[in-house]
Amino acid sequence: MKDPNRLKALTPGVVYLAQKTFLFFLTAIGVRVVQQLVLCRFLAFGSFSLAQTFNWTIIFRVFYAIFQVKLRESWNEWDAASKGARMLPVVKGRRIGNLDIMKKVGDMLEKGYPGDFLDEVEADLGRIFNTRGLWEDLIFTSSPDYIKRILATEFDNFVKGERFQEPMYSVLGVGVFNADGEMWKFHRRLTRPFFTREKITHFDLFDRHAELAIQKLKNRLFAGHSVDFQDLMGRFTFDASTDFLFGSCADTLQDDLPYAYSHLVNHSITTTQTRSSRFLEAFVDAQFIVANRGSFSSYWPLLEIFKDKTAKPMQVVRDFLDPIVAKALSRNKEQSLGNTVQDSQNSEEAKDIGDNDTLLDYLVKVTNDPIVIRDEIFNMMIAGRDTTAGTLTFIMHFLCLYPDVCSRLREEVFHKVGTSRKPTVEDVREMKYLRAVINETLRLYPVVPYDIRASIKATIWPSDDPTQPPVYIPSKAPIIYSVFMMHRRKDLWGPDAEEFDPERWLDERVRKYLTPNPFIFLPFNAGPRICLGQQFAYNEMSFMIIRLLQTFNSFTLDTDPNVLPPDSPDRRPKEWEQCPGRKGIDQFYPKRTLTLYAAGGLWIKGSDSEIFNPQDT
Ligand code: HEM
Repeated sequence: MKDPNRLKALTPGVVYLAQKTFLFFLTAIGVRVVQQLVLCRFLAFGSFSLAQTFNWTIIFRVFYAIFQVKLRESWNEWDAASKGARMLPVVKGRRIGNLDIMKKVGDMLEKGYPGDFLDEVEADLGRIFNTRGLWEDLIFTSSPDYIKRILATEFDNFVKGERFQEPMYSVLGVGVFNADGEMWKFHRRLTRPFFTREKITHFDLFDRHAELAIQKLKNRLFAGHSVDFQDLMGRFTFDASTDFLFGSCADTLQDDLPYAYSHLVNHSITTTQTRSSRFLEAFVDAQFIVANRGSFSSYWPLLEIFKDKTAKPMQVVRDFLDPIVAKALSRNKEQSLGNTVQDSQNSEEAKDIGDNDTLLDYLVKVTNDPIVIRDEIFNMMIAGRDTTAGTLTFIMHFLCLYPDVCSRLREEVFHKVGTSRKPTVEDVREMKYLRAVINETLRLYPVVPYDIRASIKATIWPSDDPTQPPVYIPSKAPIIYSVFMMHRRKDLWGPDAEEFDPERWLDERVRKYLTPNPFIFLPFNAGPRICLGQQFAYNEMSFMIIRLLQTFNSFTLDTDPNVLPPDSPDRRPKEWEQCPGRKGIDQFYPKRTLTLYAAGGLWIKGSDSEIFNPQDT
């Protein structure tokens, strides 16, 4: 097992440069041998200086790189032609190596609205194209037919691949999100039993944390302050998922909630950091750093020559998680009374899962490798927190923007559950409008807006345009697929695709668009790697929304830009107000780390009239 700490002293940039220097050195030896033995001795050239060897090595490496690119291109063209397929259209940039295209995509990912620029390319080149930044393949698609192939019908030919795994390694390690092949199967087998119906319907667990979250929200709003709803939901989902997965809650809801910037300035308030809030900050920072690395193709290590940017936040993460793992391991050791704990990836089938076992209890029975355990639980924390907190935030945004939807949803809550009773799994199952609101939010703002896979072998796919020959997908080619863009396509969802309309999940549009082509809606992915926490997430989000609507009449966004500092990069660009579609309508700034979130938070304000009093009905 590889230990992420193994090269702790070396930064990614130093490792990268060392590898390149080694290759250069090997080439230089080859060049010198040719110069001295072949050219000097047998062909009677004069002797060569070391400077000449150096220069010829550079020339050789440049030509070798060009040769490799050209050879691969020619091979792919020949292979495509022999299969009756055509090469994918390539985006034509203005700079060498499509550097301008790389920059545009990087800018969009960093500060643009999701899909900006790519939708222009799509209009020009079709639903699948190659961006070929720095002569490397990078394919892009928003077509449900191709996404279905990647995730389901040709699953065995697509892996996460190096382009995803390398930049992610220092954070995700060997956990489920970053694993392929046998290691992925190992994680999946291990985790799946914790998402059975019995395990995910423990609504008491949601209740404990939801009650505290709503109490905090009420107190702040009553005191006349705005609340960052995204931050609150991040704490709720974090505490609930750590409780569910490890049996011990991170207690982030116990800490003080943040205040809006304007309030902090006017009242000179400083907030103190607790251990859990430090952990949460590091947890978010680490994800932000690795997501950024992805924008620089395979050259990202060059930006981290002097330091591994993830080292500091990951140290905080380790300091937090290692004692939890160590405690669980020693508890298991005591319980097994001297029985040797097997350290085999295949032994988990043999271990029984106790009724009250958490994932952590089970993991320590199966392996005593603290790194595998830490990676697994950290991956599950990422999976369990930001996805659900982000979606709850976007739902709240829509409830504020569309009071009619909010009232109708509240009617359903009162009708099915009542004004104060705790909801049950059966209630949630019967609440069709609630499910429609959640799905409509996941359609417009899927929290994993882009995802990536890489082909193993070359393959050919039918063309989107039936008059054209099939398209050729080269081997080892990374493919980004965007469900965000697919979910908004008018040809797939109808002319009103950009509108927020939960009714579309209940009227004839379901039969018209979704039933014949279920792959047009993929917020949780599909195929063997489909999200394991899907039902858990629906239950958790439904529980929270019901409890909120039992407590509040309605919700109001605080759109005052001064909730954030004037120079904050998280302020939503003012010029977006003039843009067509959702970009102009919506009131938050969608950005993404590993998942989509509202940059700067989603601030809501309240008044006494918004707090619901059951006697009113
Ligand atoms: C609204 C909530 C959620 C959404 C939209 C969502 C979406 C997704 C997506 C798109 C993937 C595929 C990622 C990939 O393969 O690249 C995924 C994977 C996964 N999700 Fe979720 N997720 C949500 C909540 C959760 C929760 C609450 C948990 C667990 C507590 C969870 C556990 C997982 C796991 C373990 C995987 C990895 C599956 C694998 O690679 O085999 N998810 N999720």
